[in-house]
Amino acid sequence: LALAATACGSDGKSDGGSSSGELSGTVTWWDTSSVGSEDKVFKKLAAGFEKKHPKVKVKYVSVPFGDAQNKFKNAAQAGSSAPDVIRSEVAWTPDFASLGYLAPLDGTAALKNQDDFLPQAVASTKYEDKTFAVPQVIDSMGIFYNKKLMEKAGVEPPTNLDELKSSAKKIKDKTGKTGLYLRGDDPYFFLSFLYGEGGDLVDAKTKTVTVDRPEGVKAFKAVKDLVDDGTAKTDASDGWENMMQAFKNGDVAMMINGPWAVADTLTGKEFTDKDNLGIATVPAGSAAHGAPQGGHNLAVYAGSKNLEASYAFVEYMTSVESQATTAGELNLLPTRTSAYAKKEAVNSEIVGFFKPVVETAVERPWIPEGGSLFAPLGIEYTKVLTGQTTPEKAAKATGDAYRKLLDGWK
Ligand SMILES: C[C@H]1O[C@H](O[C@H]2[C@H](O)[C@@H](O)[C@@H](O[C@H]3[C@H](O)[C@@H](O)[C@@H](O[C@H]4[C@H](O)[C@@H](O)[C@@H](O)O[C@@H]4CO)O[C@@H]3CO)O[C@@H]2CO)[C@H](O)[C@H](O)[C@@H]1N[C@H]1C[C@@H](CO)[C@H](O)[C@@H](O)[C@@H]1O
Repeated sequence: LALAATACGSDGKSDGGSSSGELSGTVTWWDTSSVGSEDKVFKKLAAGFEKKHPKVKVKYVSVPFGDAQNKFKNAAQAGSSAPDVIRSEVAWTPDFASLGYLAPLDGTAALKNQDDFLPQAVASTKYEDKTFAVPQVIDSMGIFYNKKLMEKAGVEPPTNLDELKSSAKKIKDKTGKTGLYLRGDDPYFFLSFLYGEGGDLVDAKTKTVTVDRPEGVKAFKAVKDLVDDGTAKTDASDGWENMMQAFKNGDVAMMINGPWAVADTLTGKEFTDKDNLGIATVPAGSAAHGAPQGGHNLAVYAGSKNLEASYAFVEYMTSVESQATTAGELNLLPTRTSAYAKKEAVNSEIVGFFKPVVETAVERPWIPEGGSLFAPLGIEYTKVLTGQTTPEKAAKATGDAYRKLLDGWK
């Protein structure tokens, strides 16, 4: 009887050993983390795995977030050049799983101490009662602000849209800068306004499209207003770069963003003193107050030729220690409850701020089509902000597109 070679170290982490002994071979890993800030830390963690398993080589491949979903689907469909492990965004995971492209992980070395994961983070890893990924980071959104600029204008972080408008006017008067950068080429940045009017994209429980209800129209009106009255500046393309430059250079006093933006933000000239960065909850709308839930899981390709080493790699990269490292070095939110007690997380003010925000973030429907809701929404959202369509038409066009996407939904 070959005794399992898996030994648990003091931290409860398995050494990834398998009953046949040493792991070996190559694990190709597609990482979508931001280049120049996040990727350095993730590469370092992967090197730690190689140290622990000298016969395993991790082939790190950086794939841009905007390309990875289709790139993986094409490779998996072709049955060639798909990676062993992919950083699968929360909405991609049910999509990939429904296509049979992910290895089920229940009972494998990839899944350790499952009940240590936040339930909200686990939700996107389940498909038809099986587990197809392990949560790596969870995130939501807040309002990032430049404390110096706000103090100069004599304003506090806005808690609602009226305060956002009035503070933007004071910021303009006192500093000449624009109050808010509102990203216009990514509809994820619209969701907190939609939730703020009491709306949502769909109601998955009743299989009803809800984006074209009056709340949706009001939300489109609210964001259009912010741009039309000069409270916010926006762009129809290159939104990420323009938003980050504007905020890092102090051209705008605020931006709505998430923890994944912190590492890059702190490289900005306005934030060499990192205490100049403040973060507050997103402004409430006329009816409610809510921010979206996002994040990333690690998943194993069903066709991997090195499942054992891939399982061990996923477990290592989502372990308490790895999550404490990314919390400490990148201010990213752990998905393991126990990681929040580690000193690296406790010492991160930003992790401390976002934890309750994530716990109250608006749940999204983790259905295979969930991610596809963003493309049609993005087209209409950008058109509203650039005056190419009306809020009413945008809401209707988005709802119609959803009913084509979601078979049989009302
Ligand atoms: C349009 C897309 O809609 C959805 O995406 C939603 C997403 O579901 C939302 O959750 C939200 O994602 C948050 C995210 O949670 C948050 O963590 C952060 O991510 C950071 C990382 O943290 C940082 O490390 C680094 O990676 O950088 C990341 C990005 O900064 O910010 C994200 C929001 O930016 O918002 C997304 C919408 O953007 C679909 O899922 C598709 O992605 C779809 N694109 C496809 C569409 C295909 C057909 O058109 C086209 O052919 C294909 O090629 C395109 O891929």
